[in-house]
Amino acid sequence: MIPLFHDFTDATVLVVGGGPVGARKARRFAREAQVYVVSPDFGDADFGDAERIRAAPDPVDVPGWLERHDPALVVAATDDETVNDAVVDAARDRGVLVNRADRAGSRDPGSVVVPATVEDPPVTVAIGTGGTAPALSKYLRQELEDALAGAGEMATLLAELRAELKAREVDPERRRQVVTDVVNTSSVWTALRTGTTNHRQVIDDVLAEERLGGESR
Ligand SMILES: C[C@@]1(CC(=O)O)c2cc3[nH]c(cc4nc(cc5[nH]c(cc(n2)[C@H]1CCC(=O)O)[C@@](C)(CC(=O)O)[C@@H]5CCC(=O)O)C(CC(=O)O)=C4CCC(=O)O)c(CCC(=O)O)c3CC(=O)O
Ligand SMILES: NC(=O)C1=CN([C@@H]2O[C@H](COP(=O)(O)OP(=O)(O)OC[C@H]3O[C@@H](n4cnc5c(N)ncnc54)[C@H](O)[C@@H]3O)[C@@H](O)[C@H]2O)C=CC1
Repeated sequence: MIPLFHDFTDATVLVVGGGPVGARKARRFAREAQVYVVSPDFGDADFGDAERIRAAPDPVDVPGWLERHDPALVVAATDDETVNDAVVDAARDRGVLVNRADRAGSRDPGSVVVPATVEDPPVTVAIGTGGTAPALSKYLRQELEDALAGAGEMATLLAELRAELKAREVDPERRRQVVTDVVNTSSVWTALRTGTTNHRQVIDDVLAEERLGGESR
């Protein structure tokens, strides 16, 4: 499987099945997409900003649901294999992405798997086991959570530093060296993690060292 980061802004995601798994996927996608969850019951799970639609489509009804909602991705999360099969078939017919929650190991070609993720925005680390061992994905996610501390601030720092070096017409080779040196400096990581400095201060220090201080912002 090839990992990709997909922007779901303004996209629709249809989740079929409103149990705990459907709810988890709905919450995840509703952070970015317009999410509809179709299910005869919803329990007391948290569906985030997803919209719930009370219905229990039979397999033959499934293509109509995709037709009406025109999703970019559909999640098959019912406990009825025939319905999940129909969701996969309908998604394939329409050429839309499909995530099947009730199957690991034997994936359908073209399917997508939802990874475990560690986030420190704008940084995201996604962990997958090729669909084979989700409990391991969850374990590794927990292990990696501390390792990522400060990465979000570092990303902001490097992006701004790169833009400022460009604006000052520093040649690409030097620019690359400066950015690479900063990301490899452990004292910068420690300072960002402990909050003793912020990304702006580091940029100003680097520009001063490069004798590039002054206002070009
Ligand atoms: C293929 C996949 C399809 C998909 O859903 O995309 C899939 C399928 C299945 N999961 C099952 C079980 C569990 N899943 C979890 C947890 C997560 N499962 C997630 C993803 C995926 N699960 C995809 C593969 C990802 C990969 O490549 O590793 C995570 C990472 C993301 C998310 O779902 O948001 C999320 C962790 C989020 C986090 O915490 O960070 C736990 C742990 C727990 O609940 O504590 C258990 C119980 C322990 C166990 O059984 O392993 C079962 C068996 C059901 C049964 O009992 O029959 C199936 C179906 C089957 O195996 O047939
Ligand atoms: N991907 C994952 O992380 C995991 C996947 N699973 C698998 O995913 C499936 C769903 O898991 P849970 O949410 O725990 O199951 P669940 O049984 O609690 O929920 C299934 C939901 O689907 C609904 N449903 C049934 N027929 C439907 C239809 N025709 N149309 C729409 N909704 C319908 C049910 O009313 C129920 O709300 C399970 O069958 C299991 O195999 C289970 C645990 C974790």
